[in-house]
Amino acid sequence: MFIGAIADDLTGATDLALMLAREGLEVLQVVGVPAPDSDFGSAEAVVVSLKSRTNPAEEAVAMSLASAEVLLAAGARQLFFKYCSTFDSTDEGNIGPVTDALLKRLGETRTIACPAFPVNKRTVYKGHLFVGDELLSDSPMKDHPLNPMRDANLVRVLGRQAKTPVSLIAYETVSQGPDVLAEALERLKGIAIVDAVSDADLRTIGRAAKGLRLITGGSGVALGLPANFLEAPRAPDTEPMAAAPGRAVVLAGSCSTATRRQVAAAIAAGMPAMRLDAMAIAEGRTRVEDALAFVREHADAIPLIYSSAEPEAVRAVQEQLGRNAAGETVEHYLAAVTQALKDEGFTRFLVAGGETSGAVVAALGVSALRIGPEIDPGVPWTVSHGTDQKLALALKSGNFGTDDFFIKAWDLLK
Ligand SMILES: Nc1ncnc2c1ncn2[C@@H]1O[C@H](COP(=O)(O)OP(=O)(O)OP(=O)(O)O)[C@@H](O)[C@H]1O
Ligand SMILES: O=C(O)[C@@H](O)C(=O)CO
Repeated sequence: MFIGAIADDLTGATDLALMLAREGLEVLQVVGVPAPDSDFGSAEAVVVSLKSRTNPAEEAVAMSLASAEVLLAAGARQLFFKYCSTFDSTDEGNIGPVTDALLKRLGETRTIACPAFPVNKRTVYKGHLFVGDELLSDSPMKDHPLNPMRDANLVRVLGRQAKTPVSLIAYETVSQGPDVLAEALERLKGIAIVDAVSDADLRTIGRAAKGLRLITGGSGVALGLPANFLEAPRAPDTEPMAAAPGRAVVLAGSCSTATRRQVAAAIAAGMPAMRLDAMAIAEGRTRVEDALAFVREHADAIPLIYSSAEPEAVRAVQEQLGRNAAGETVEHYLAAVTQALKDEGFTRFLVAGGETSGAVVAALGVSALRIGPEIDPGVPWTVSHGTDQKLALALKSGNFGTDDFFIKAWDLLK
């Protein structure tokens, strides 16, 4: 195995798995910490999907270290710790502690931290993370339901989380190419936030990072890694994916601006939609049977079930229930609906939101995923393993995808 990756959420893992597959590697995405004696077959990259992003740091460290052990035992030559391209975490967050722990496990003193993903408008310049034209701290991420991001200076943000010293390798160095950057990495002590504003920068970083045992970042920084292991470039499979017959559904638990736009576009296009009210779920006024009745009522269509709401509405619910309990209420409900839909014969699930996808995939009992065609950057169709029937799953990161995502995704299934 060339690359063994640990991702802190499910959609992030799928995003990374797609990136590695597009660059030619045979990739297997596994769900949860793999068993110690796992056989990954012929996979050249294995991406472990955890649900650790919002867990207390010590839990995230334990899960990440356990995953690293299995990946290293299976021969991983490089470890990759994948977190969100918007650096989702709190000051008590996981990115620093997990990076510290993986460095210690590997006996290494240096790594990079680069969440840049330019195709999805995440760039890092002078150590500051931009989302589109805005600093992270001015972007809608300042209102994220679980980890509001209020500081765009990643040296500072990671510095508050990690014991390992954090410094910056700025654009002036990256722009001089892989050899100059590799020299800077040789001199590095600790973790370097590395600037990147284009795919060319990410390929430079990929080449320069060839000798690092640990890479950390978004999926973008994986762009240049497969080439370090392959003798010649390989073309990815772009054919539509065969999917089991059965009904399809869209489940949206993300409250990101992109998902809210996708919900609005789907409704405007005539998709039957059921809006969930988190308080009504918490108080037992909305039950799983209501969702079942709704999908049965729209037997000829692809129904949308969504809890996506504006920041003010989310805040109001959180004030009553607490931030995590509000999230869990919706996640548990969508997980229960998913189980019921599977029993009802649904085989195609499009899910919006990383935490939401984690809950849905757990409810379906999926143990691994094979990557299929790309719907939009960072979001492929996948096929489930471990389920009695193969299911088609599209697990969309909250902020990814064009406005018509919920409508167009189905064209890639046959
Ligand atoms: N109406 C709501 N009120 C309060 N919390 C909600 C509501 N709808 C969803 N949530 C919770 O908000 C969280 C959204 O996180 P999720 O990871 O699914 O989406 P995201 O953060 O936009 O996506 P990603 O992690 O892929 O960027 C979940 O815990 C979800 O249950
Ligand atoms: O990096 C991203 O933005 C995504 O893969 C993700 O992690 C969203 O949860």
